[in-house]
Amino acid sequence: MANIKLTLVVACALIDADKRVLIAQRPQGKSLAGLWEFPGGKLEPGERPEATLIRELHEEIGIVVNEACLAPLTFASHTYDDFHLLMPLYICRRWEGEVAAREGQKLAWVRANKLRDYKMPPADIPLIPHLIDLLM
Ligand SMILES: Nc1nc2c([nH]c(=O)n2[C@@H]2O[C@H](COP(=O)(O)OP(=O)(O)OP(=O)(O)O)[C@@H](O)[C@H]2O)c(=O)[nH]1
Repeated sequence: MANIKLTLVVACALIDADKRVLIAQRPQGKSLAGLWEFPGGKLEPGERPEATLIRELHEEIGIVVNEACLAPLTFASHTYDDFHLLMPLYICRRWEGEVAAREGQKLAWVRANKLRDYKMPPADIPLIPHLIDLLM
């Protein structure tokens, strides 16, 4: 069997007081451009997943998250053409600062039962029912 590269990416569903979830649109020029995804990203060497998420949430949307406010919800496991993505999904309901697009991406606050109206990467589709169960 061919070797497949395993890529670990951490992602977070931020949830606001109205139980809406934050998604961000991948900018042009990146892989999967135009698709809506949960904020997050790849681990840097030696980095813990929670630290990655705290760093990415600050870089991408300018908020400060306390590690105690990150709770695991589920994970995605999906084979793309050139790698296999393993992506833990955390939820977070508390943060400091205002959510703002720091990298020119579009942001949307969406009810869980409307997430299917936004085109998401294939890895994300099985995550949606978990958010619906949690939030609807
Ligand atoms: N942050 C995030 N990444 C996701 C999601 N779903 C999903 O398939 N991914 C994939 O996980 C990887 C995340 O990488 P990244 O955001 O740190 O990296 P990047 O776009 O700079 O790198 P890339 O252009 O090489 O993919 C991408 O391949 C992205 O397509 C998601 O909901 N959130």
